[in-house]
Amino acid sequence: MSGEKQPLAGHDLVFDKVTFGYNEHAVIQQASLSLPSGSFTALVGPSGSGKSTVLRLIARFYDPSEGQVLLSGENIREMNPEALLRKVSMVFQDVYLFQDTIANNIRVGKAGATQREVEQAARQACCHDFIMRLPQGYDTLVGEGGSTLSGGEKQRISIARAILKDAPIVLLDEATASLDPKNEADIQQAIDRLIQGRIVIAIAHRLKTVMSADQIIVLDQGRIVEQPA
Ligand SMILES: Nc1ncnc2c1ncn2[C@@H]1O[C@H](COP(=O)(O)OP(=O)(O)OP(=O)(O)O)[C@@H](O)[C@H]1O
Repeated sequence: MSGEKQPLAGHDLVFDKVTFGYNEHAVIQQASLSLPSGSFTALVGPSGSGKSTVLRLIARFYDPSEGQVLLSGENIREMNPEALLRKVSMVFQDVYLFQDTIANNIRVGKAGATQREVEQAARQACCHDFIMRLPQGYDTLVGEGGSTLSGGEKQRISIARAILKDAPIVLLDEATASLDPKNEADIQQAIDRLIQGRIVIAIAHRLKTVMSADQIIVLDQGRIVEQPA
């Protein structure tokens, strides 16, 4: 596998009767799902139903005890772990910012990205305007001891990283924090741009996100209880 950009079309992600537990208790039970290329799937269900675990299985933080996760027909267990990670972007709630400039924090998505590429990703993720208001713009230090960013701004930085990475699969854990309407609209726009042409699976906390999904998967105690067509 090369590190070159993979064509976005042609990937699909399948859970084939996946069972998994962190211990003897099964957290995901016989789950089968199909996420076609270019589709946006919202994952909903009560707390503890296994939503985060589904995302962790896709990123191979863990492997199923039964069944398999297939990417374009290949069991992800058989794939080179680095090749898999290159294909997956994670946009999580608790974004970690390094003690570095904001530009380098976005560059995490693609090592060696030019300033122009960083700025382009930042614009698409609705970050550019707030970055330009920081004391030293893209050179402002963030993270511990640096400028502090709001939860919504941090999540947009995470989206900018993912846009720069340009991976075909996006795992999204939407922020639960209540955001002001401007922040919320900006995040929505950033997500809309990120998801185009990719396989996106989102733990959706906002009704708007659920409504805009191509499919909604309802989990309850590790079982898929509803998967409308
Ligand atoms: N690292 C872990 N070790 C042991 N058990 C875990 C671990 N992570 C999660 N669990 C358990 O697995 C179950 C599913 O957890 P998971 O985080 O996937 O649910 P969730 O639907 O994402 O929940 P929430 O909406 O609260 O984030 C829960 O019972 C949880 O306690």
